[in-house]
Amino acid sequence: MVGVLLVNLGTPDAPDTASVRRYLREFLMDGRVIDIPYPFRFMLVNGIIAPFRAPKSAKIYQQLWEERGSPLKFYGEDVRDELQKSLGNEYVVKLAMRYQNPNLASVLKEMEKMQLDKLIIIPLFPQYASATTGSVYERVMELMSSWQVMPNISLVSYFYQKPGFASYFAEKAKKYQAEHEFDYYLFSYHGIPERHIRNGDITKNTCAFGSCCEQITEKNHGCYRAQCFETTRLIAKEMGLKEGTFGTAFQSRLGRDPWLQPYTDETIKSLVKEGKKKILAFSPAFVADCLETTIEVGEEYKELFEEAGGEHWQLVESLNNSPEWVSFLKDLVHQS
Ligand SMILES: C=CC1=C(C)c2cc3[nH]c(cc4nc(cc5[nH]c(cc1n2)c(C)c5CCC(=O)O)C(CCC(=O)O)=C4C)c(C)c3C=C
Ligand SMILES: [Fe+2]
Ligand SMILES: [Fe+2]
Repeated sequence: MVGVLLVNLGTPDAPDTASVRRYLREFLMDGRVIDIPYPFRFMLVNGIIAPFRAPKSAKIYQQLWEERGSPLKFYGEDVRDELQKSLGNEYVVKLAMRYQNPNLASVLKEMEKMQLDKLIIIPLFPQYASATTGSVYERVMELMSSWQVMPNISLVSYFYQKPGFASYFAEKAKKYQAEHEFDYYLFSYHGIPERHIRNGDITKNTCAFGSCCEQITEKNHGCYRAQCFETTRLIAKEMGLKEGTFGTAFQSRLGRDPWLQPYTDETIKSLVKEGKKKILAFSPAFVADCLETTIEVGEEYKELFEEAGGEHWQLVESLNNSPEWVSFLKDLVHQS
């Protein structure tokens, strides 16, 4: 039997302050997410971020919540079930979250009892970052370190470059292009502090946070910023976009340290000033719509764009529970 473990970031159990606080505490106490010494992280998260952010974030989660709960979770469950059907009974497909539920420790305990021949672990992040895929690997290795019988293990570090990923977004965009003309295509990715990339660069000569990310090479292929720029180029190529009509930016910064640039909010204001009034936005760092796509890109950036003088803003939906995404994962399993 082959086990397939899909792991996404996680989401609160409910859109109330207590659940959001619990989620933020677990998430932000991860040393790969807020990479400062433990005592400072403990004070920052428990004394400032979680208490002040939880009530505000809970209100936003209430806007996002649907009858089935948080989209990140229910789309994950749909994909798990469809992938299971598609792979058949020689495989067992499970979904876990790095933070909160379905809990990674309980899911791995269940899988240990299955005496698997092979375990394929797919963190659901298209581009590699230490804060996401790196953290999933660290936790999985920690939890599996007590297993007496280790199966063959396969880990998927990133998949933005695999055939089918860029074409999905290009195909989805066609529907909106048929309804409207756009004068710019903006690709917005979740940001990370620049320090995360500097710390991951053991050769100390790859990322300078500038034009070095404009090409993927043997040296920078593990750089999150370079992978995001490459994702944009691959989707733009599929769509046949001309140079100058599309761009990459980074959203959701937290705190005062420099995060990956250009920042999405500043980019939007500059684009409007340059006369770009009809924008089609993409969020290809996420495989399911969530707070960061639906609310931040779909609503908050739309508002910012319109306040600055923009006329038409449209977000392209994520992979969610689409058959194309399930079939992409099936291919990924077969290749792993
Ligand atoms: C130091 C802070 C953060 C880093 C680094 C970070 C990296 C990172 N995150 C995602 C994906 C998601 N993040 C989501 C929410 C979210 N992220 C942070 C902080 C950091 N993320 C916070 C505080 C929150 C909570 C939301 C809030 O309170 O405003 C989500 C959404 C989850 C949902 O329930 O909808 C996702 C997904 C990636 C891919 C990434 C690095 C590449
Ligand atoms: Fe995040
Ligand atoms: Fe770079």
